Amino acid sequence: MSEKKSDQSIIKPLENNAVFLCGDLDDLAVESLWNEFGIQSWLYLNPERNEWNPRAKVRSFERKEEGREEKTRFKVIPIDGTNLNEHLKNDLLEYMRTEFKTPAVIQCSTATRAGIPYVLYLAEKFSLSFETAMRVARDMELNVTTRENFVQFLKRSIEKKSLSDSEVIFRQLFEKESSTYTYLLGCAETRECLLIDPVLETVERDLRVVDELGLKLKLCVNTHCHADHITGSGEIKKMRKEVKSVISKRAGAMADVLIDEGDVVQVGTSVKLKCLATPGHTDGCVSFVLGDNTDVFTGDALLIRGCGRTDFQGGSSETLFDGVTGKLFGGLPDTCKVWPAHDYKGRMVSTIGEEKRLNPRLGAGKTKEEFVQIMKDLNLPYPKKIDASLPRNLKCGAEE
Ligand SMILES: N[C@@H](CCC(=O)N[C@@H](CSS)C(=O)NCC(=O)O)C(=O)O
Repeated sequence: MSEKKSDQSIIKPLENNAVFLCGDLDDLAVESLWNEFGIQSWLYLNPERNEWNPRAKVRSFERKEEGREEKTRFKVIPIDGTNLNEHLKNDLLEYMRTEFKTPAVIQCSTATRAGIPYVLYLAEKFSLSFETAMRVARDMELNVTTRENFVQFLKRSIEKKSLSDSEVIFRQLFEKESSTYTYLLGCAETRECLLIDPVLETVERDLRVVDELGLKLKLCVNTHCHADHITGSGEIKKMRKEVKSVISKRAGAMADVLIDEGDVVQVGTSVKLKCLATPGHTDGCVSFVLGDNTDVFTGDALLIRGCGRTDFQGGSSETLFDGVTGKLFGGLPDTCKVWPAHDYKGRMVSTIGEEKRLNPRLGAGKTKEEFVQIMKDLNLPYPKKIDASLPRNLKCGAEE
């Protein structure tokens, strides 16, 4: 292989030599990066056949150094001014999520385009808004911040899709006797949809909304085995044979699909709900996180300025505290919208940040001990329909 020499190799070390944004590198520079820093992944942003592509050079070093256990993972994702689109965004994000391991090199011709995957990576890793990501990139003096078309691409890519965006069709529906929210989530592309926590009394209304929006109902998902109302799942399954019911396997209830922590409930291409076990109101309570952590459906675990009671159905205040503060407050961004299963005061939606700050039971730095005492002192009357609801809900709403 002939030697490559550039007038000047641009190498911008970041994060204490964990990431290097590079331009064309002469052979010496490739060798010294590879040797000195043990590069694990190397992302190249010019076409594979570009004369400066260092893949062959790196492989030749690897052949010489037999003791080295892992090969450098090499990936080519060409970026040029003409392919700044959704495809590219998905390819880059997929790569940064699954293959990008530091120490890493991101290389183009002048270390300018190399800033694109790096800023995407930072934004995702630290849940940065576009504005914050750009401020960080400017502080790091990344060349990418000076190119308007690249900045606009980053803006489009980093701004999170939420339920108000068009990929996911979303309706919040209300049942007034039990003050229950049912959520309709549909995929705009395939028209498939699901219902979260449908209520028996409002089945016909909900199915009418599904039909009016030209959607096809696939799943009825329950966040837990409810004690205050009968789920609509059984009735809907009678009326729409293709519908399947879903509940946590820890709920001890019947359903077509039993799920657990980490499972993803999906309809169509855009509705993907990740299951987080948030027990404490009941053993089998789960929350569902939509796609990119923009929205969470918390069932009775976290309510707006409140939470589910813990005084029956295997409830535990300690467990509820751990799940909500750990997984929801601790694991989701402040901007994540909170959609509860009930509200008794006419409120419809909150955010993780709001609840962390303002929830009088679990937020504002309340300790577990304080929370346990608050829950002990609630003295709520049992739900009026508990005797009728529990046995039916254990059978997914089916009649005796
Ligand atoms: N009055 C209602 C029941 C109200 C109630 O107990 N709600 C539950 C969720 S449904 S089991 C709850 O956890 N409430 C917490 C709270 O702080 O209110 C009825 O009779 O149905």
